[in-house]
Amino acid sequence: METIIKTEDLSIAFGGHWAVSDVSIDIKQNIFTSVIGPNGAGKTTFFNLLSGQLSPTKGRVFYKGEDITKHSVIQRTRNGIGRSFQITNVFPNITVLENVRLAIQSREQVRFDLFRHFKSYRQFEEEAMNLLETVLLEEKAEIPATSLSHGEKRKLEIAMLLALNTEVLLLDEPTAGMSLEEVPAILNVIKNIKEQEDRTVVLIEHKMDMVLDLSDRMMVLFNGELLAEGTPEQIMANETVQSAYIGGDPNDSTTT
Ligand SMILES: Nc1ncnc2c1ncn2[C@@H]1O[C@H](COP(=O)(O)OP(=O)(O)OP(=O)(O)O)[C@@H](O)[C@H]1O
Repeated sequence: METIIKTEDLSIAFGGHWAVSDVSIDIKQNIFTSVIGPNGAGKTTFFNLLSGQLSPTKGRVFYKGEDITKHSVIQRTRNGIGRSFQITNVFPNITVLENVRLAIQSREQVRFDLFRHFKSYRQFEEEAMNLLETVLLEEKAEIPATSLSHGEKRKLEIAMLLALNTEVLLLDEPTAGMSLEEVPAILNVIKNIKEQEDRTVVLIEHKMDMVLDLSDRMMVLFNGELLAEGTPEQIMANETVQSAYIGGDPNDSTTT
């Protein structure tokens, strides 16, 4: 199994507080990896360090063996690390389809392939429609994004991430703020992505039943440190992990 992302002593301090501290991990290609940990454990900050939104105070990030620690977000996206858009990146007054089409066009602009064939507007639209099918949103293609429910907006976010066509997909709590009825649909969407070849998904998620259903590997952050890493079975059996979930049992899907 090839390592796709590797971190070495990855750390960042805000003021005197180490939000991520000496995290060294190998994330393997095509292996679905989840990042769990209580609120404030450093999960989103860890993602920001992988995607380039933040620069580490110390430590390094490698992508396919190359040191990308100093690379910008755009360089990392071009190389193959995509980070889910937040709902705030969705243009509310244009249609769902147009939002995805714009994400595809932005991908084409960041590519520096001199010999690429120029794609027509129609091809972009077809690709956008296919992505909306993948996220089970094709019936909403023609409505303004603002009319979507919260759960549907999260699906649109995923379609816009898929539009970047990166090998690595960093999904930060795709079910956050969703009603319970909306969760199975997003779980199906993520399962469909998992089945695609050459896609490595790294997921931050609090819903433990979903994490256990999807993950091949899990990493647990606690107070910014990597507390444990392993298969779901190993993580669930790990007593240190269980006691880190204050007052809780990580088997309980309501535990955060
Ligand atoms: N830009 C920032 N400036 C200062 N402190 C920050 C900043 N970003 C994160 N932090 C702090 O770093 C710590 C880790 O935050 P982070 O959002 O990464 O945790 P998390 O595990 O993603 O939490 P949650 O599950 O609640 O989303 C927290 O103490 C947070 O307050």
